[in-house]
Amino acid sequence: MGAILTDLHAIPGMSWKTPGVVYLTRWVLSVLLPCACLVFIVVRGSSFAGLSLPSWLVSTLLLVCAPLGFFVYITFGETAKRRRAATSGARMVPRVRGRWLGNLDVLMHAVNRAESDYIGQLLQTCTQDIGSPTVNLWFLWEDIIVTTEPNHVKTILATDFHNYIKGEKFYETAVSVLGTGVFNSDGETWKHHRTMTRPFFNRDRIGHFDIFDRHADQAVNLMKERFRSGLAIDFQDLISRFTLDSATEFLCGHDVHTLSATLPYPYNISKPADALDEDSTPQTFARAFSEAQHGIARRNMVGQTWPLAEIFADRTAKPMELVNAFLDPIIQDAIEKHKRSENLEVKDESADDEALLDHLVRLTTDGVVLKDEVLNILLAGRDTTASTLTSAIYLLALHPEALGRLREEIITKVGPTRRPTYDDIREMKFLRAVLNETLRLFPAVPFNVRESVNDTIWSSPNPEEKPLFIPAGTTVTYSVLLMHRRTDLWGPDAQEFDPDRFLDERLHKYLTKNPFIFMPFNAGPRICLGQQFAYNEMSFMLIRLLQNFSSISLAPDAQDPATLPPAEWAKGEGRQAIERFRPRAHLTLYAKGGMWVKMGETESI
Ligand code: HEM
Repeated sequence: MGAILTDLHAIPGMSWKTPGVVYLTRWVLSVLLPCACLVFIVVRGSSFAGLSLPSWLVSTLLLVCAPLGFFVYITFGETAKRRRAATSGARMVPRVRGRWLGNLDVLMHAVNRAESDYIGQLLQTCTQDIGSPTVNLWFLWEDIIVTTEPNHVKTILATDFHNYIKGEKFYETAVSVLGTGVFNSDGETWKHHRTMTRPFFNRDRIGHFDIFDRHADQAVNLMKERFRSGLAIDFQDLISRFTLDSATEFLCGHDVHTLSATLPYPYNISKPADALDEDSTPQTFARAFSEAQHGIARRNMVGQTWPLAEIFADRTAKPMELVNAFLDPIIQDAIEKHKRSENLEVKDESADDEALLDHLVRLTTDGVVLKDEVLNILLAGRDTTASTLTSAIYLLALHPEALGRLREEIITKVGPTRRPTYDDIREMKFLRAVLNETLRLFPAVPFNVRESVNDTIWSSPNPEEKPLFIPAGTTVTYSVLLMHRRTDLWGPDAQEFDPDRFLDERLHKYLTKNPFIFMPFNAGPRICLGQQFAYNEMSFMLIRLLQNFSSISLAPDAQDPATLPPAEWAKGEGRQAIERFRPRAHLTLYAKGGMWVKMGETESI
C-alpha cells in the first residue's frame, strides 16, 4: 500500500493531493472501476445475446456491485484463513464481538471515549471479557490482533523478529512526520540507519554529563524562582524543555533554548504583565513536534480508513513546516561545514563531545537521510525520558517514603551538592529500582505495533487449547503497559508502586524467571539504542532535583479542572481508582493538562 501511495504521489499533479484524495483515488481505481467494468461487460454481453437490460436493473447492479464484491472478498478471505489455520492445527485468535457490523460500535466507543477512558481501558476490558490476553479487535472486518502476553511479545520482537515488520500500514501513517528514519523503516533501510547511528551511543560519549549539568542547573533555578513566589509548576512542561534542550544540543550541536522561554502559569493565576511571551520560537517548535505526533497517533487509532479524515488537509503538514523550519538550516549548516573541511583537506575526526549530526555527516551528506535520522532520534530520545521523569515525580509525590529513601541514597552516595558521575549512578540501586518501577507502571511507549509477513502460529496462553493462527499481513499490536500491570505475571500487588520489587525476592520470583514480562525498551534486534543514555540522563536529573528539593506535592488546584481525572474513575478498579492525573498516549505516554507540582527546597543548600 505504501508503494501505491508513493506511486500516486509520483504522478504529476498528485503531489499536492491530501492523504484522503490519494486514498479515494486508490479506492476508485481498485474497487469502483473494476465494478463498473463488470457491469459494463454484463450489459454488453446481454445486448450481444439480444437482451436489453432495463435501466433500473443496470443502476441496481452498479449500486450493489461494490458492497457485494466487498462481502465476497471478506467471506472468501475469511474462509481461506480458517482453512489455513485448520491445516496448521491452530485456531483463530478470539474475536471481540460488537453489536454492529464490522465492530463499528466498539471502534466508535474507542474513538469517542479516548479522552475520558483510562489509558488502555478498552483493551483491558476486551481481554478480560474474552478471557484471553490475545484478542482480535476485528475493526471494519480487518484483523487487528492485540496482545499482552509475554511469550507472544517475545516472538514478535526476538525469536521470530523477521516475521514482524513495522510494515506499510504504519509507514503510511508516519511517513509525513518521520520520513524513512530508523523508527519508520524496515529491512535494509532500517539496518542502514541503525548501523549509522549505533557507534554514536558508545559508553564514553553517553557518560559525558556536561550538557545535562548545564540544563539541569537552569531548570532547577527556574523551579526555585517559581516555588519561592508560592506558585506551582507544570513539571511535564519543564522537564520536556530540559530534555529538548539537552537532546538538540547532543544530537544537533544546537540547543533550542526552550528553558529560556517563560514557564506556563497555573490555570487560576493570570500571567504578570511583565512576563515574556510563552509562545516564543522554541516553544513553537516543541508544540509543533508534539502536534505532528498526535497526528500519527490519531491515524493509527482509526485503522486503514484514516485518510478519510484528511480529505481536505494533511493534518501533519502545518506542524511539520515549523519543525522543518528549525531543522533544515541546522542540517544544511552541518553539511556545508563538513564540505568546507573536506575542501580544505582538514581531517574531520570523531570526538567524544561531537553531536550526532557531526558524526552522521561524515557518513552521508544526503539532507533527507540526515533530517529523517536526527528527527527520529529526537523523538526517540526526548519525549521518552521526559515522560518517564514526569511519571517518576508523580509517583514520588504520592509515595513520600520512597522519596525519603531515594534522597537518603543520593545524599549518602553523592552528597548534597556534588555533581554525580557515571560510577555513582551505576552503584545507586534504589535509584535504578525507582526508575524501573516507574517504567513498569508508566512505560514511555505503552503500545506498539508490527505487521506479520507470513502466516504463523503462536503458542496458546492456555496450553490445553490449540495454538493461535496469525495470518500474513495482519496488524499486531502489543501493550507493555497492560502486560507490566498483570497480577498473574507480577503478583497480587502489580498495580501498586513499590520499587522494592526490583530488589527483594520478588525479582527472582517473577522477573528473573521470565525476563520478557518487563520490556520498556523493547527487546531483540530493534531494542532501544538509547537505553543507557536514558538511564544516565534520568538518573542525573533525579539526583540534581533531590539534592535541591526534599518534598514534592501534587498541585491539582493549579491545573485546568477539565483535564483532571473524571470522578467516575474512582469507581473503577486497579490504578484507575487511585490515579491523580490522566495518562494519555500519542507515540509516547504523557499527562493530559500537565503535571502540576510544588516542591520544598532543601534547607542545607
Ligand atoms: C525512558 C527512555 C526511553 C524509553 C522507554 C525508550 C523506549 C524505546 C522503545 C520501546 C523502542 C522501540 C520502538 C519500536 O521499535 O517501535 C525504542 C527504540 C529506539 N530508541 Fe528508545 N527509549 C528511551 C530513550 C531513548 C533515548 C534517550 C534515545 C536516544 C537518544 C533512544 C533511541 C532509540 C532509537 C534510535 C530507537 C530505534 C531502534 C530501532 O528501531 O532499531 N531512546 N526506544
